[in-house]
Amino acid sequence: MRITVHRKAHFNAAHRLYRKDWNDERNAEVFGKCSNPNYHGHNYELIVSVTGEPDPETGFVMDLKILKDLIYNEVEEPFDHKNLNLEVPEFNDLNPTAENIAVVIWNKLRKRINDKNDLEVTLYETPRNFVSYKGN
Ligand SMILES: Nc1nc2c(c(=O)[nH]1)N=C([C@H](O)[C@H](O)COP(=O)(O)OP(=O)(O)OP(=O)(O)O)CN2
Ligand SMILES: [Zn+2]
Repeated sequence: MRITVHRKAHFNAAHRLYRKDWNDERNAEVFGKCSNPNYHGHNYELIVSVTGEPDPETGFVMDLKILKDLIYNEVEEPFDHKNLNLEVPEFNDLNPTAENIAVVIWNKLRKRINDKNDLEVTLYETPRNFVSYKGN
């Protein structure tokens, strides 16, 4: 029997959607107001979902306290109240779209979660815009 545990988290971050190899006009045409050269912020809501067989002794797929600490260390601490473009190295040369942020988070967490468990990340950039990623 496989079952999924979920943990919600939150971070607030600034970003600008743009390509360094395009001028401001082209960036504004493609990315609209999210290409504001002075940046803008979002209240990101994250859901991390881990699927696996519950351990017969503990009944846990994964201890949610461990998942909480992992999300804090890998996502909240490095991303919260940061400018993603300027302060988070993963986005030095990567456009911080919701898709790319979700993939970066998934890659960071995947390394720290037991291989026998599946991992899915759902990221809300706004209350109505959200993406999900579960690997290839
Ligand atoms: N595929 C993607 N499209 C867009 C992304 C993205 O990350 N991936 N990002 C943006 C903007 O950063 C942002 O999400 C849009 O903000 P906003 O228009 O304020 O958000 P809403 O559409 O939810 O606001 P409404 O109130 O519903 O207009 C754009 N596209
Ligand atoms: Zn934005």
